[in-house]
Amino acid sequence: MNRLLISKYNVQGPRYTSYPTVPYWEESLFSDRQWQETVARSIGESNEKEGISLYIHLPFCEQLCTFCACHKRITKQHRFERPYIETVLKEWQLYLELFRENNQKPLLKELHLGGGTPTFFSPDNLRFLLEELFSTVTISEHPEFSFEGHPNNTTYEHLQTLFDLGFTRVSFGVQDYDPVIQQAINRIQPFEQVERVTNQAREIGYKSVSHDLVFGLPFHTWEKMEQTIRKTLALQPDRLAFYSYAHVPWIKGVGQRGFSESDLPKGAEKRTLYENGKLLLEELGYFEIGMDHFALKHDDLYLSMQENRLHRNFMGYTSGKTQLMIGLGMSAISDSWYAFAQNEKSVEDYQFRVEQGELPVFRGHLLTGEDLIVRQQILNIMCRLETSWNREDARLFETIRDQLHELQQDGLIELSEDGLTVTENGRAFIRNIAMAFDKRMLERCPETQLFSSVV
Ligand SMILES: C=Cc1c2[nH]c(c1C)Cc1[nH]c(c(CCC(=O)O)c1C)Cc1[nH]c(c(C)c1CCC(=O)O)Cc1[nH]c(c(C)c1C=C)C2
Ligand SMILES: C[C@H]1O[C@@H](n2cnc3c(N)ncnc32)[C@H](O)[C@@H]1O
Ligand code: MET
Ligand code: SF4
Repeated sequence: MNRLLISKYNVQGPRYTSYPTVPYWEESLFSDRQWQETVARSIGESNEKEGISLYIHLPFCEQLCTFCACHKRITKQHRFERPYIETVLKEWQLYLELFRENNQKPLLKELHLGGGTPTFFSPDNLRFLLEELFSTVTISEHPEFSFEGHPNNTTYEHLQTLFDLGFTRVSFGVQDYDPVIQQAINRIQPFEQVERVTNQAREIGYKSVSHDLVFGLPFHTWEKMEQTIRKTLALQPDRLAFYSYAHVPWIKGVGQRGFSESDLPKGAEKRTLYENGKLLLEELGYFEIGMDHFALKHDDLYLSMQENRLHRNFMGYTSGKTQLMIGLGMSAISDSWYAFAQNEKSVEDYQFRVEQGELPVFRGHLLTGEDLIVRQQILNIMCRLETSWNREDARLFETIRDQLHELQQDGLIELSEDGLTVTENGRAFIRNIAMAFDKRMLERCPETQLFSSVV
């Protein structure tokens, strides 16, 4: 790839798991009451028709991986499990009231357990949480239940318990197999562990096993990356996440440390890891899905891309869209389509608020009419690699015509009167293409670092 293009487009940029992105939420225009109103509205409009998605954040990890940008709490104390689960169930009761007020029972379509490390919790405690939850909902005819497992502490019993409760998809954090990298990110994780959990999940009957890989970690070279990809391919995961390492040490609580900036591959060097990696994956039968993801042909993520059903939310890509996504637990983000809300980011603040009988939301954003239009454009770009707008909305995008022309001249998109298609070369710059539509960022350029670098 052209080095000039790489340096031109290697600016900081959001990953667009939401629009507006979190730093552009207008908190002053947001209140808990409005949040509940938009949830009630979405319940009425969509629960019976398409069901809802639930995300449950299980934040504990026994050890800090020093590359990790997730919201987590490091502890070896397993006595925190039960009180945390009880708080999550209390929080759920607060949302259940909104369903009851609207004479509805939640129809559960998607459920994802994320973290942190869901498999930090014992199988018994996970079963308790889920059985309590399931006693309050109707489970959809075609549910999609998934969870994130840490290969080092996912047991056969975890896999069997969750499978019996309806989980059919699991993703394991692999990151990288190289011992020097594992040392630098404080995450020693032998191949044999990943092999064990992958085979056990298959044996039990999981229909999709996914591995998370990250490129651009400290000391990463193509040699190391290739080894990791080849080991991964030996296990044939149905899906793969292939994330660009996001270096965001300024985010509080992230704890990225243990290596220095100069240990990180950057610019063209980092891009090569992605490009070579992509070639190797494609050679061996994987298809790139939107941004960051690859899947084998039989996997539902591939099928939903083919059938234009792909959707993107805070968890990344999903194969089904629900209008309402409720996030439970510390730092979880919810999306009522008309608004976003995020929960308190520390376990203590989260628990305190719920104990007070309040939704533990600490910030959020109500989408304006313009936000909703831009959001749809960005979703189209991220999920379908093309978008178009109607005559009425065209006004909104007149001001970005010059930027779109430039993207076209650089060979990243094909532009028409009322839309665009991302080219093969453009795929690697999809965040830059989405940024052209980001009205809020265009109006107020970030003065400090808010996002990770695009490359
Ligand atoms: C699995 C854990 C999570 C991933 N994303 C989120 C969680 C809980 C949600 C999230 N993470 C960040 C934010 C920004 C706002 C904030 O609370 O500070 C949110 C909503 C921080 C963050 N995480 C990543 C980055 C790059 C940032 C900063 C914002 C940005 O640059 O966009 C990296 C990252 N987090 C997750 C993945 C898969 C990932 C990188 C590929 C998962
Ligand atoms: C949930 C998944 O998110 C990925 N993940 C966590 N932190 C980062 C980061 N800083 N950059 C890129 N990917 C990250 C890991 O691959 C993890 O398994
Ligand atoms: N904590 C698990 C792991 O690292 C799941 C992915 S990271 C949120 O393997
Ligand atoms: S990568 Fe997973 S296990 Fe490691 S700190 Fe992050 S959430 Fe915890």
